[in-house]
Amino acid sequence: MKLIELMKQLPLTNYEGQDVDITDMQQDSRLVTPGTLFICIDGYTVDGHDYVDKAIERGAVAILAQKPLAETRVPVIIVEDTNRAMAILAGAFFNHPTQAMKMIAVTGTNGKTTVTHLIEHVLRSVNQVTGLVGTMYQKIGDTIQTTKNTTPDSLTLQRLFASMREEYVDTAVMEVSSHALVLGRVHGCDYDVAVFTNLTQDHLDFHKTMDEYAVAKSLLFAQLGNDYRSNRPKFAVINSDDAASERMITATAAHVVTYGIRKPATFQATDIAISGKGTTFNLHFQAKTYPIAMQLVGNFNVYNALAAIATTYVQGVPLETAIKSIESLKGVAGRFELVSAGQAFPVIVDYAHTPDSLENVLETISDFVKGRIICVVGCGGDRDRTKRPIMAKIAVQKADVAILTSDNPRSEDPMTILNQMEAGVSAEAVYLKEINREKAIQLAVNEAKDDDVILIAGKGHETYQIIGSVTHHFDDREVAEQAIKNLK
Ligand SMILES: CC(=O)N[C@H]1[C@@H](OP(=O)(O)OP(=O)(O)OC[C@H]2O[C@@H](n3ccc(=O)[nH]c3=O)[C@H](O)[C@@H]2O)O[C@H](CO)[C@@H](O)[C@@H]1O[C@H](C)C(=O)N[C@@H](C)C(=O)N[C@H](CCC(=O)O)C(=O)O
Ligand SMILES: Nc1ncnc2c1ncn2[C@@H]1O[C@H](COP(=O)(O)OP(=O)(O)OP(=O)(O)O)[C@@H](O)[C@H]1O
Ligand SMILES: N[C@H](CCC[C@H](N)C(=O)O)C(=O)O
Ligand SMILES: [Mg+2]
Repeated sequence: MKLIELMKQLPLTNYEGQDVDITDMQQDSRLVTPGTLFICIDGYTVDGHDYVDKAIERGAVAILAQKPLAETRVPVIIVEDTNRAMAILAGAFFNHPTQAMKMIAVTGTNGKTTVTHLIEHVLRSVNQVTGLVGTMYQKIGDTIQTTKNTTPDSLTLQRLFASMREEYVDTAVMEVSSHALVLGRVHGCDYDVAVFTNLTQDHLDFHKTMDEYAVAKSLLFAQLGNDYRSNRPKFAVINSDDAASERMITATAAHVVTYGIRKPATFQATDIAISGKGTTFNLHFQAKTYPIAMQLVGNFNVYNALAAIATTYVQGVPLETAIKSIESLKGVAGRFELVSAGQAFPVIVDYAHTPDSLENVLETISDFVKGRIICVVGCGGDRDRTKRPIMAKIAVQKADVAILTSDNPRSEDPMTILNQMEAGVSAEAVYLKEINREKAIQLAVNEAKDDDVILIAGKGHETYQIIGSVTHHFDDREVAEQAIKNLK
C-alpha cells in the first residue's frame, strides 16, 4: 500500500509528503522488516519514539509519531495520538478483516475465558471454523499461538483477524479486557454480539475506581450497534442479575438480550443443583423449559452457560443444539480443573484471582463437600493491591484451612504481598502462611483427609511463577500431582 493512500485514513493529518510503498506496519522496532511503517507508542515502560533509529536500521521506510522527531532519512508523519491512529490504520491496512467474519466479544470481570470457550465449542459443533482470542491463547481452528495479553494491541489484533480471514474463519470469539477498551485496542472491530458477564472488584491499580472500571466496560457496548452501514443485526447479551448491567444497556444501540437467575431475563435458569461432578438446571426461554445437565460445576457456570446459549442463539444456532454441545463440554483448562493422581480427596485447580471469583468457587465447593475445604491462595504482584486483604479474608472465612502463599509476585517483595493479604484477616483467625507456593500445595495435600476438598486458586492454566523479572516454570496441576505422589 502507498503511504499517501494509507494516510488518507487520517484526514486531519493532510499528509502530502514523499510517497513510499508500505509493506508492513509495526509498533515494536524488534519486529520491523524492510518496507515497514514504524509507529511510535509512548508506553508505560519505555517510549517507542526512542526506537526510531533501531526501526530505520531494520528497514523502516516511514515513521508515525506523536512528538516532533529530528529525522530526515524517511518521511515522518506527526499525529496527535499514535495509539488511536494505529487502530484506524491497522483496520485499513488489513482491509477491515472483522467485516469478513462474525465477531463476538465477551467482557466482564470474571468468566470471559470460560464463556468464549463455551461459545467456540458450540459453534464448532455446528461445523463453523472459529477463531479465539483470549487469556490462554489465540487460536485459529485448532492452531494455537501463545500471547502476552488477553486482548492484544490493535495492530496485533487486526493482523490476527486478517490471518483468520485467510483461514476462512466464520466467527471470531474474543475476550475484551477493560484495559483493552480504555487503550483503544479494539477500535475498528466490527462486532455482531457483545456479551457482559459481570462487574466486581479487580484492576483498581489501573482504573482507580469501580465507577471508572464500569465506564471502561461500557465502551464495548457503546461501540456496538451504531454502524448501520452493515446490515447485520447487532446484539448485546447482558447478565440481568448484575448491578452494572443497566449501564451496559444504556450505552448500546444494539438489540438487548438478557440472561440470569434471580431477575427476569430472556434466558432464565431455575432449579439449579450442584454436585462435584456437574450442574443441572432448567432453562426457560419463550414459554418453553429445557432441562440441562452440564459437566461444568457451580452457579457461576450457569451464568456462563446461559451467556453462551443466548449468544449462539442470536447467531442462528438452535437452542437444542447449543444445549447438547454445552452438556458435552468437559471443562475449560485451569477452571475448576480436577487433579487426579489416585488420591481419595478432590484437588481442584481454579483461576479465581478476584474476591468475587474466589468467594463463588469456595461457596460452590461448600455446596457438595462432606469434610473440610482446604484453600491455597495468593495475590499477584504489580496488580490491584486493594484486593489482597479482601481475598485473604474470604479464604479464611470460607475455607476450613486457608494457606496463604505467593502468586506471581513480579517486581514486589512476596512477603510484603502476604502481609497485605493478612491485613484483611481478623487477629483471632487461624490460617497458615507459606511463601513458597510448592510447599504451600504440599502442606495442603498433607493436611487433606478423604472427605476434604483442596482448592488451589489463582493460577489456573498458568505454567509459570514470575518472581522479580524471572519467569520460572510452575504449574499448579503438576505440583499438586507431585505432592500427592510424595504422600506415598
Ligand atoms: C500496562 C499495559 O497494558 N502494558 C501494555 C503495553 O506495554 P508498555 O506500555 O509497557 O510498552 P513499553 O514496553 O513501554 O513499550 C512502548 C512501545 O515501545 C515499543 N518498543 C519497546 C522496546 C523496543 O525495543 N522497541 C520498541 O519499539 C513497544 O513495542 C511499544 O510500542 O503495551 C504492550 C504492547 O501492546 C502490552 O503487551 C503491555 O501489556 C502488559 C504485558 C500487561 O501486563 N498488561 C496488562 C496490565 C493487561 O493489559 N492486561 C489486560 C487484562 C488481563 C485480564 O484481566 O484478562 C490484557 O488484556 O492483557
Ligand atoms: N460468571 C462468573 N462469575 C463469577 N466468577 C466466575 C465466573 N466464571 C468463572 N468464574 C471464576 O473466575 C475464574 C476465572 O474465570 P475466567 O478465566 O473464565 O475469567 P476471565 O474473565 O477470563 O478472567 P481474566 O480477566 O483473568 O481473563 C474461574 O476460575 C472461576 O473461579
Ligand atoms: N489477567 C489477570 C490474571 C491474574 C492471574 C494471577 N495469577 C496474577 O498473576 O495476578 C491479571 O493480569 O490481573
Ligand atoms: Mg480471561
